[in-house]
Amino acid sequence: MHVKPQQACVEGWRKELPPPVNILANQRRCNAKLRRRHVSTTDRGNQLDFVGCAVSTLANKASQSSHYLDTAQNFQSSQAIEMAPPAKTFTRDEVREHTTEDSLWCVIDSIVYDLSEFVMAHPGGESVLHQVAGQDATTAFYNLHRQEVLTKYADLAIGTIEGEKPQVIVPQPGDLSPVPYAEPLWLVQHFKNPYYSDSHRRLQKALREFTDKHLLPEAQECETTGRHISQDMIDLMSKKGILHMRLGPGKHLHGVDLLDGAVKGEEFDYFHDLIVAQEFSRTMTRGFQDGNMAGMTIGLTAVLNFAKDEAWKKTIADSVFSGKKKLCLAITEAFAGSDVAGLRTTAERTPDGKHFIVNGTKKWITNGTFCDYFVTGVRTGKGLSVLLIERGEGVETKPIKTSYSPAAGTSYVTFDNVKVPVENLLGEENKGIHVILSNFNHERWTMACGSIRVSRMIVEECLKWANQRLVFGKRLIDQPVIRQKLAKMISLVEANQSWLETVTYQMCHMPYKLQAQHLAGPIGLLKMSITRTAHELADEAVQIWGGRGLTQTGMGKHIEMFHRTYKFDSILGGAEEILGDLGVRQAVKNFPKAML
Ligand code: HEM
Repeated sequence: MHVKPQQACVEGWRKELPPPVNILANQRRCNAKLRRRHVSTTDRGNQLDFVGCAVSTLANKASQSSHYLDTAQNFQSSQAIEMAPPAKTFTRDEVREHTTEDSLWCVIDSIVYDLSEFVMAHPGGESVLHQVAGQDATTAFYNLHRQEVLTKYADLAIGTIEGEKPQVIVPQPGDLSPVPYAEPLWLVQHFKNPYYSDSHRRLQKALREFTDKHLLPEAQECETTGRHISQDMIDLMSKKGILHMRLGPGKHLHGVDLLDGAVKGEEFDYFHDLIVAQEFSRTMTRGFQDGNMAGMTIGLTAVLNFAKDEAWKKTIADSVFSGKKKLCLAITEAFAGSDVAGLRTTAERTPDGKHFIVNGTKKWITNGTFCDYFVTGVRTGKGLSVLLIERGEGVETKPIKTSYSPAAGTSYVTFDNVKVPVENLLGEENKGIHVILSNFNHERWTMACGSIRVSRMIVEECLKWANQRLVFGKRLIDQPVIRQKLAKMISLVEANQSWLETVTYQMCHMPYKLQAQHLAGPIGLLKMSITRTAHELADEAVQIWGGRGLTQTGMGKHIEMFHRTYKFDSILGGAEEILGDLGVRQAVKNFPKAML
């Protein structure tokens, strides 16, 4: 039977790809021999690791891909290796002749694969491949693998079936997904939307391309290995104005070249900001996502808005926007999380009044392990203050192991008699709570943008899987119980995106002072609603995917990642309960005095 695989989509693939690279095929043969020898002396678990590394190594040798493909067993990027269309053609009768151990072929989506040398290294075992020898294995393949497996093992393809055209396309960088509900409605053909202009659409397109081409391969590799984001990537984002954009609208964007002119800094508003947050979340790498300058996003605004000396402010901002220095926000402590007022880190003035001496600890500081500057909440004489502390004598950071990737750089920070110039005070002494609170709305709103986009990716994954997975003789989606789950998931995501856009529209049009008064509550409730949605989705998605939803490699890897990490957003930036309470308390504040 010939099916249209759903993990990949639509038509017309592989048009602009380079010719086959012979060196790759030769390397494959050598490595396959090596693999045979190795595999026979190892257990299945080691074999899985070995296969990934061997293929990665030969991919590197053939210069098909960069350093992105080095160690990760299951790291695959549909953009990392481009495939060449096999030029040779075969008849199905010819394929049927290759059913022996020495010559084992099969057909997947009209492409002929020679699996003779791969069979012993196949992570799913040898016997399953012998069962499909000489046959069309399209249905069997897509029942068990992601499309990107074929991209990774493209060198096994030796030709196509005469007179047939592959149905599957590998999504190209920048493509919108054709899967229903996989994109927010404003990006779906025939749907109108009042909020987005041409400038938003230009930004979305440019960012999608940037993310797919540049960010995704690095994100996937870092997420798996725990490596921090590379300086090359930071430099590239700086050059493209992406670091500037991460802070949201403002003067810091004026005159900056944003993604080669896709949008003018002066016209950048909160819908542009929403697009940046949502497009970046599509890498489905929760730890890396935070490791990608999240500390700067939530911390640098305090410098821009509260530094007193313009020249000093410019020096700090320039060094961070250029990617030369990394900055993070250091507020939470073992003693105080959402309860900011409970901070215990102290800053005491020296007798000459020129410095503060800082002592204390900070916990869960995102990006802290690799940061140069710490925007730090401290206790001063009569209240809280905020200081920019530079890494130096007395400052130490230790990584904290969390349930997401060490790529986030989550750290425990100790300040031991650290001498900080008084010029590094941000805002007024003892009135630091205003500095800390000033960015909370934006921080929470950004998290809401990202979290809802990741939830949408989960809806897409579940729809595709339910459509292609065959159990009990039919597709999963043919089971009413699965359709009920999908209905709930889609509704929750769409409702939250609509609410997000309504709030974003207010942010674009409401003066900042009024925002503090009228939007803190709704943003708190919105974030709570979105993280509750993530909770429902994680639960339902694992039920739909079964064991694969709990497996870090293979088909269900995104579901597993989501289920393991969705809780971060319900804690960071204010716990769900605190934010819900804030929303209701703000409503009570605005309640009419007269009883109704
Ligand atoms: C070009 C052909 C094939 C390649 C390159 C290939 C590659 C892989 C890889 C890399 C995995 C590890 C899991 C993942 O990353 O998804 C895997 C697993 C597996 N493969 Fe294949 N495979 C091929 C064809 C087939 C066919 C035709 C069948 C079945 C008839 C099959 C059955 C399996 C099974 C049962 C697993 C284990 C799946 C699981 O643990 O959920 N494979 N294969």
